[in-house]
Amino acid sequence: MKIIKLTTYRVPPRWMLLKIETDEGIVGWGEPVIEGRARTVEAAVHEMTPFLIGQDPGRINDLWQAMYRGGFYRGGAILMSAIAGIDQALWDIKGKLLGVPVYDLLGGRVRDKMKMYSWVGGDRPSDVIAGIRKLRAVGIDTFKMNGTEEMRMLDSARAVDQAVGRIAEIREAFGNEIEFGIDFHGRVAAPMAKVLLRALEPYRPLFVEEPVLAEQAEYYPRLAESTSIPLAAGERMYSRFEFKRVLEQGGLAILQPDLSHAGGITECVKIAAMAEAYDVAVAPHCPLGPVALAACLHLDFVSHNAVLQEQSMGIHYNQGAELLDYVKNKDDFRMEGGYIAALTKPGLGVEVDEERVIEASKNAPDWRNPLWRHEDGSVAEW
Ligand SMILES: O=C(O)[C@H](O)[C@@H](O)[C@@H](O)[C@H](O)CO
Ligand SMILES: [Mg+2]
Repeated sequence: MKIIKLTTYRVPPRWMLLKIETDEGIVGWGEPVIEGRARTVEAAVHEMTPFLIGQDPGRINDLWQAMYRGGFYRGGAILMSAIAGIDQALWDIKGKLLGVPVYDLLGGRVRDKMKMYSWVGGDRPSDVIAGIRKLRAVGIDTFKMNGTEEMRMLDSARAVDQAVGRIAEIREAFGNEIEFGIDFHGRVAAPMAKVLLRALEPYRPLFVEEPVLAEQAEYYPRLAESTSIPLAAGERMYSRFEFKRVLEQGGLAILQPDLSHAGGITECVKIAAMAEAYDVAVAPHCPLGPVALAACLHLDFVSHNAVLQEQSMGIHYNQGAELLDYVKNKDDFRMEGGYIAALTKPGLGVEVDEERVIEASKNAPDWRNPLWRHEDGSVAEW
């Protein structure tokens, strides 16, 4: 079998889908994208295309190594997202060829269903209580929200009280009937991270995510010493070689690799295995589309230390398209009682509605994250 064509489709809300065609008619789908840099990742995918045309799609490991090591300059958000989407599509092809779901190619399922969570509140945490109430009505009991609005490097007791007050209200309203993670989203600088973590202790969040920016990873062990709250990060780390450092230094209780940013299934399964050796959990990051979620689920179903799966149903980013809008087999994404079932069809298990994708790609937005500024006019982390 040989790869004969790669086609990329940028589509609303901010995703990109990749179709890889073979000379035997089997087609694989991937989701190579970095939110806000879709065109850059698209260029990276097309730069890799001349190498991929004519290759055997079944040699996933070799193609991965060649795409990664074949470039003198390697790693990083763009290149690893391009490799990620190509890798996902190659696993999709192999599973379809052999007639089995990807998790069966990786040794079979370790669980029957996967715990998932939903976002509540928007860019600035708002109406969180109402959002939780609405989702609890459909059986969701685990949530995530942004922890703060703009947070200055050294901020006020008032700003801390506002952030903590929102969390106190949640515990007040729901007690321990629900669980929630708090995403600091990299908005909190090191001087404020310890202050906020300490103030949040009494409300026992399930985890705090990106307590500081990924480029401040050396703070993870120090912050972990100051709190009992499990710390999580990973959406802005892109390979085993980045994750090994945070595992070595300690501090993170949960790794959150993104299957569309960190080299795909091939790389993230290795990251999950590394984490298990350190008794660190994995909770794949996935604010993206259905192919990215499917790739996450195949990792979840073969990883003992997979604990939670993010999915983007109802997320504040999904303006213009919802999680399953481009999928024919919507019923295969069975979410019930806060769990999501395995996708059992061959390959990734996603039947992409290509007609719908082509139509939507005709007016794909160039989504960008907002540029925030503090009151004094300086740039604020979004
Ligand atoms: O946890 C999450 O989902 C992420 O922090 C998410 O908010 C960002 O990755 C966003 O997609 C970037 O554009
Ligand atoms: Mg996050």
